[in-house]
Amino acid sequence: MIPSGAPIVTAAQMRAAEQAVFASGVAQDELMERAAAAVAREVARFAMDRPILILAGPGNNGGDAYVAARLLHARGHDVNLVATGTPQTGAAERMQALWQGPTSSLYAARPRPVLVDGLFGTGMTRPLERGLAAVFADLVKQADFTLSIDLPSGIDTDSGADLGAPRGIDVTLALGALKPGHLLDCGGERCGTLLLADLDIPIDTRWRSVARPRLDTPGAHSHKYCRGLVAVIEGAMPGAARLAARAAMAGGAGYVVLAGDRPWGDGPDALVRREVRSAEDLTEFLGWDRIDAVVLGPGLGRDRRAEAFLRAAFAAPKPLILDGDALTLLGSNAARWLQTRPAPTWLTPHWGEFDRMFAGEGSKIARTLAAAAEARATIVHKGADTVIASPKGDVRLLAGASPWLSTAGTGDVLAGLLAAQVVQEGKGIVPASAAAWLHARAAQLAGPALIADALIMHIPQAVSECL
Ligand SMILES: NC(=O)C1=CN([C@@H]2O[C@H](COP(=O)(O)OP(=O)(O)OC[C@H]3O[C@@H](n4cnc5c(N)ncnc54)[C@H](O)[C@@H]3O)[C@@H](O)[C@H]2O)[C@@H](O)CC1
Ligand SMILES: Nc1ncnc2c1ncn2[C@@H]1O[C@H](COP(=O)(O)OP(=O)(O)O)[C@@H](O)[C@H]1O
Ligand SMILES: [K+]
Repeated sequence: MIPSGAPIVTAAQMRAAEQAVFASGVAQDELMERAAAAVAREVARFAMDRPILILAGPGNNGGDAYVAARLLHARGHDVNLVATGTPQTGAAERMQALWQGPTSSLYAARPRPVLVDGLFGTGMTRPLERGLAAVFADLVKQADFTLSIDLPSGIDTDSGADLGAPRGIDVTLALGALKPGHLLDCGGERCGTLLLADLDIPIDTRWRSVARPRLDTPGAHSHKYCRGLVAVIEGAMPGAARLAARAAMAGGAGYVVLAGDRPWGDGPDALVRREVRSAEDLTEFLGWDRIDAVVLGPGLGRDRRAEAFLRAAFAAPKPLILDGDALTLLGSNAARWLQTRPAPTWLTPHWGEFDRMFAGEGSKIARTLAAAAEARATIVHKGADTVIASPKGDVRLLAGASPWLSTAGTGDVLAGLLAAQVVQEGKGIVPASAAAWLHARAAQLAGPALIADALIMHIPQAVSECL
């Protein structure tokens, strides 16, 4: 579980926000007391009367741990503390001095039913030392319940990379804001339930976790065209385009046209077919002013005809959702081409497609943001963690979606859902975030061993939860 629509900041941004609070007259010790009070509250709630072991590292994460130990002890809890080194910050040193209870070294530590991880937080700069990682993992394994302060120790704050974090942490209490490491890469699966403590630190950021969208019920006087017309272009593998078209219908588009070789074919009767055999046909079709958005790429193929279709769709002044083969055809020319588009574009690459289109280094967020700015397109960079970035610098992160989504065709469903949101919700990151939420929720409703077709069946339920 992940706090919905919560602000996300990097380690450096969190430090800057903290400095601004200090500059406004709040002492560092006061902020640490606030953080630790939130930790103690959560630990007490889960611990009940069970013995607690608190691990305190050398930095301010350890400082929070010393204060939490003192607060829990004062409330009558049975607390033991393990110090892994000498405090390296003034605040941590002062808080250590105030802790009067039982303290041991790491290697003398005895497992206890409740474990609090205050080893490292946003200051993690390198992998956990092996011995420490092994003892830590063992203490987590033997505890009934583990809570990590701010981040699981051994997760990189900005990328979520694994720096030796154990499995089995039950709750992570993020302090002040979420960090990318809570959602990306290994972070997404190591945090357990993610909670967020408000420390009254002003946070200024354009990055947020994906939130449940607010969708509109059609008005009393709605008609099919005012609810949005989506055109999906068929190619070599018609099943993929059909999945996208059906997802657009289930996602609330008023009218969906499947354009391809055949004016008939499988699919719901409500799906309108249009014969489009050549790029010229496509250009003519896309000249229809009722069309509000176009989906191109699912099952398109990569032959000359597919390329000609891509050129025709590019030139049409219509919002365009590009997926699958269309992205592969764009390849490393993507940014150059996309800059010339006469209307907004959304791209939905998985990591392989993304890598073929965009070079660059850094975290998944940094790369997706740079690509969105360069290509002037909103990018939904899919995977176990999904990073959505707009050219303006907005980011939405989604983690914790069902791993059963890793099956063929679920990406086609996302492309269709996105088109339905584009025709109803408009521009930029808003429809992309809504589509990602609906997709993940439909997967949750579909349960284990889902197939893409089943995912579509659950979209209306997901939509109904957003009205
Ligand atoms: N930013 C905020 O708003 C607040 C932050 N607080 C706490 O402060 C934490 C950040 O504190 P720090 O910046 O001191 O960082 P940490 O406490 O995360 O750790 C930094 C220390 O650990 C060392 N270190 C890093 N990686 C190591 C490794 N693999 N092995 C051994 N040593 C390693 C560093 O050299 C440094 O001495 C936050 O995570 C949070 O818990 C709270 O006290 C108050 C509010
Ligand atoms: N392990 C996973 N956990 C959560 N979601 C996943 C996982 N693997 C894939 N997904 C999601 O499933 C979809 C797969 O899309 P894609 O790879 O394009 O498949 P296809 O092209 O076969 O439709 C994406 O929305 C992606 O985010
Ligand atoms: K921690």
